[in-house]
Amino acid sequence: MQRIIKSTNLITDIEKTVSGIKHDKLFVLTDEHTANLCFPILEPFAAIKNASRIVIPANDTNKTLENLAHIWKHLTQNGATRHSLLINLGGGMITDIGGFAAATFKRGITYVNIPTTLLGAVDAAVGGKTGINFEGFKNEIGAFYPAECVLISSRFFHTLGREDILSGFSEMLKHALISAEAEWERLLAFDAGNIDYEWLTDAVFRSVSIKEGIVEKDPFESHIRKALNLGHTVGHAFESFALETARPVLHGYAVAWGLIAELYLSHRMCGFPKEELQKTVRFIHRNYGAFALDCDDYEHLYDIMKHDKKNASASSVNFTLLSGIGKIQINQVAGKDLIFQSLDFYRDSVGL
Ligand SMILES: O=C(O)C(=O)C[C@@H](O)[C@H](O)[C@H](O)COP(=O)(O)O
Repeated sequence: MQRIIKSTNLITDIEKTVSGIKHDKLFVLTDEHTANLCFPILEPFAAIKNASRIVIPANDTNKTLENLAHIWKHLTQNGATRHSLLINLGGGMITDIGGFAAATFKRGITYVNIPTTLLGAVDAAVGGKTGINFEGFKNEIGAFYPAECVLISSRFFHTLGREDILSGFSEMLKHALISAEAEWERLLAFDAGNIDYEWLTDAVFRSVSIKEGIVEKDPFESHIRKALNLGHTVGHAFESFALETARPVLHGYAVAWGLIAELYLSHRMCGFPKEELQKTVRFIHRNYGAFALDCDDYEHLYDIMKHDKKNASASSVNFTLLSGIGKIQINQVAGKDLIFQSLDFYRDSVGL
């Protein structure tokens, strides 16, 4: 099981973590943004300052085979061995691609995740899912390969803009929806225009504990871990479609919009209460706006959903749904008509 450190003193915790892992050479992977914004925060620690640095372009559009090859090349050309240590310093894109580079380089080297975005901290950096996008599909190639340690510090949250905060927040909302009504109520009170960072940090640590608890029960997603994919069948379809049409959206925004459609399916197929559906939809619409699509796009979105990793066959689409908050229903197959109705509901809800 990976070690999660809820860090209160970043430099001391990094020093302890790095010196506690035996390694011959240290590498730090960042993207162009974190290289400028976050790397300087860690520079007081000499080992990090002197580490071999790998920088790749920012954003999920760069979670590609080309950038993966760039990381492998850097490791090879700079004397990495099986005993080298890789630190992934960045958001979900960096921890996903860096984790996969670590999983595959010389059949596996040790790595540590230091998430610098809210989405990375509450979700992507935790749980050992690593990978890259391929042929337009999200995380199509990857491996379960947990970090030795995930060091979560709220220090980085202050470097984030409103959109990045909201992107991570939708995964927190998802964690609340699959766990407990009280947590969901608390999160609906969040005001992205006036962030109380202390409140946010507490909520982040509760959220990480929800994810940890699920991953511990089912690290390879054979059953209950599918709960963590709530909102993602439709969300990933929106995200892939957005990439294809050259109008990329943040992952957490796609998940928020995906939640609208999938809570509608939850209502229709599993009896998820209408009032909770409406409250969640209002919160999402107020904070996340809309991703534009029309009914001519439904067939194509459906085709993308047919590639979802949870599907049991190539011709049906498998969802994780809820019969109530905290009442998870995995392996729910929805028919095409109902999926299209959920997309109608999404469009109505966000005013399209
Ligand atoms: O950790 C998990 O399990 C999740 O499904 C969490 C998701 O929020 C995350 O976006 C994950 O990377 C999606 O994985 P995928 O298997 O649907 O590609």
